[in-house]
Amino acid sequence: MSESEVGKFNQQVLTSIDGWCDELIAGLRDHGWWASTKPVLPKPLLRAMRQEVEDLWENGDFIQSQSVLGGNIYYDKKHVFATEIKSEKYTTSPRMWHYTVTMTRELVRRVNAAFPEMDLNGKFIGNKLNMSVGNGAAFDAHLDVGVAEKPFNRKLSLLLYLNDSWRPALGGEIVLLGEGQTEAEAAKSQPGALGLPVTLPPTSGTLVAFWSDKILHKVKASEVLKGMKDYRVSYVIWLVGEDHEEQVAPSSAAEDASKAETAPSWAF
Ligand SMILES: O=C(O)CCC(=O)C(=O)O
Ligand SMILES: [Fe+2]
Repeated sequence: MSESEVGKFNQQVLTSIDGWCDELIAGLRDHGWWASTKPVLPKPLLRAMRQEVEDLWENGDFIQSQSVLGGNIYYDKKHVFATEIKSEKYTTSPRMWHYTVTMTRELVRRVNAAFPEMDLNGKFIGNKLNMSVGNGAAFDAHLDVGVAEKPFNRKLSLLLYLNDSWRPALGGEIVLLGEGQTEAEAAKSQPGALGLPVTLPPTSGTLVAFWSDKILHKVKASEVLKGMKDYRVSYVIWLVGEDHEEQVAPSSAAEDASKAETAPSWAF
């Protein structure tokens, strides 16, 4: 990307944020979550970002994604692969990088202004790019905090979907279930008061935001019918609290996973 392309890209991201950020903040305040009802970025930009993700895939940048049971048993998340957007990937995915940096900088500023008690960190974040390759790939219900490889100080999860070809036959909807550690607990938490449960299709440009430590969520099984363009792509940025360095205590078992997910200093 040339310097002027970068400038234009960042300006488009900032203009977009300006269009929906007040709604996002109101959603977080009232319910603890928000989802856009239309794409949060212009279509050509989303298509270019999708292409970058497919290029990363073809480069072999993704690795098998894992889940954790009860804090210490790791198991493969079947048919789900993940990678992190960091500086080494800049040549292949400059737009993913600039989206990450611009989005983080702007949202940390705006969310901190609206919720000073969140005390979001402007220097560190976490991110993960998920690629599901069909065959019923799913994410079990979870919070984005609470076990070794998921730092306790993740505060806000920002999920962006890049699926141009999505249609109902592909599945893979995200379901925000309620508050609690388990589905049973979430069901008891009077989710109705939060407008939950809600099922959201992963269409391109949909942004889903929620408090990382409060909202239990899962992803329904997804399929691939026509090759790579049907692969399900979600990109999550986690904004974290100021106390990042003290709280991330990588235990030996989780060390690699924590490296894969936490706080690159590259963002700024
Ligand atoms: O892909 C999604 O819709 C959700 C992904 C997710 O929950 C995660 O990566 O923690
Ligand atoms: Fe999650």
